[in-house]
Amino acid sequence: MTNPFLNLTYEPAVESLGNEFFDAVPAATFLEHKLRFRNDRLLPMVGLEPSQVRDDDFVEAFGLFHGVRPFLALRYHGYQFGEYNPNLGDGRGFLYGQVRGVNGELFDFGTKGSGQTPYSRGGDGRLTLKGGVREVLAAEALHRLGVNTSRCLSLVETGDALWRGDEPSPTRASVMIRFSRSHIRFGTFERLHYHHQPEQIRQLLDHVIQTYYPEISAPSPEGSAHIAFFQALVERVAKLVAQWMAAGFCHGVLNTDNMSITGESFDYGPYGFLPTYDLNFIAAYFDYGGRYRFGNQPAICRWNLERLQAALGSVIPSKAMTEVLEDYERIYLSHYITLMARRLGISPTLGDRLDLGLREKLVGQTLQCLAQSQWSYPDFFAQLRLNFSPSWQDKADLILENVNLLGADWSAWRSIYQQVLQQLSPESLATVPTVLEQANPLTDLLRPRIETIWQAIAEDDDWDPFHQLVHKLQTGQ
Ligand SMILES: Nc1ncnc2c1ncn2[C@@H]1O[C@H](COP(=O)(O)OP(=O)(O)OP(=O)(O)O)[C@@H](O)[C@H]1O
Ligand SMILES: [Mg+2]
Repeated sequence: MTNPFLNLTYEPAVESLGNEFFDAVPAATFLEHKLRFRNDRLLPMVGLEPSQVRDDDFVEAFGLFHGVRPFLALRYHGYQFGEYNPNLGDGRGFLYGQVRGVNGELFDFGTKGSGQTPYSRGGDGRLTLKGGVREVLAAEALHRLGVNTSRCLSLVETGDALWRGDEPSPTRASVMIRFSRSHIRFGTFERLHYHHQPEQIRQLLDHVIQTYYPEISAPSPEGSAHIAFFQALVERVAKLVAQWMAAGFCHGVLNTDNMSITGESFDYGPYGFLPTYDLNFIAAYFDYGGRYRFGNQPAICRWNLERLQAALGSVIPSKAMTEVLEDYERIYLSHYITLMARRLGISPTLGDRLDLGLREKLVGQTLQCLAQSQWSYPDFFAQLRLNFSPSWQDKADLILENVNLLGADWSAWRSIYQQVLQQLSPESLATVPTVLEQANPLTDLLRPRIETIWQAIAEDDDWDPFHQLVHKLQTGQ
């Protein structure tokens, strides 16, 4: 039997850009290859039927790395915690291959933990098993929460022992395959700018527009396509940040090398979901100044876009980009309000029809109550989903009456929520439970939950809780 992964048609999209953009690298050889996770939900996206793909096919392709060549360690730089770092690049991963999805979009298979490259800087090129498990979980949870995110296709435990300062060591190792729109980062452009290579910037930009912004590339003359691209990216990034903020997600390491040129979220290292609504929540233990704290994400992503603006300045008129950036906050805020209203059961189309300002008022009062009371952020929305009743339209006191909400002016919140519900027609009111179900998963991904499933793996090599959690996250149960 042939391996379906090795029979996919891989398109040399990045490879055809030329050697300036990558280094061909070998994959590491591992002691063991135990498939710990396979994401069957992704297979149909590249035309594969899960039942036709054996575990051994995953191991052969994504653990033993048979078949597809060459593997490309991509070159990039980036601003890390505000400082420019020209010593980056894929130091523990490579672009395995690029595949056209059944929807016509191009997808990357990228590795993490596949060995050293010219960019490893003394690092071991490896990924801890816990790091791999955490990235699988984050991506599935975020996807279900409606965040535009990369996902993990597979996780193979490799049998090596790793030493890390932030995990009890020796610790177990893994290699992950990330399924994403692109591994081209803001930092990919920053590197070309740093080396004064405007021709390559233009070349990469045209590639990005053609591949990931096809709606722009077709009719527009070159100059207008370039600024239209920046405008579309600003919009995608603003919307992505709104998605994180509504999901209660703190990425943790928003360096420009962790910003995708497609506006997709990826690289889930020290992330954290909010236990309670707190703008000062910090996810990464090494983020001493709180640069990447939860509430700073909108501003930091704008700062990152400004760094990209600087890198693109030789190709796109800077003034035009400044004008585009002026719209960032407005796009962010309006999308954030829409998504928060959705978490409260008001679909985007309904939201547009409410009295001006009422939706904003509801979202504002919700956040104020959540902040003051420090009620669980994920549980609050889960309770709304579990308890919603059309009778809330008639009597504010009934709203979450069985939930012991304390510590804030919840009666003001109930009254505004009732006012919103009163503006809905019977048909619109009937849509609320479905919207709540789609927007509010019942299982959180707070740290204690991750630690519990990791404990089962670390102490008993018991993977059942992990797989059960993945299933719950994927289905929103
Ligand atoms: N164990 C390691 N060995 C070698 N290089 C590493 C290691 N860990 C991180 N790096 C490198 O350090 C830089 C920053 O790492 P960061 O954690 O943001 O990226 P990453 O998680 O390795 O990869 P990705 O951004 O694709 O998720 C990158 O250049 C990365 O390749
Ligand atoms: Mg990274």
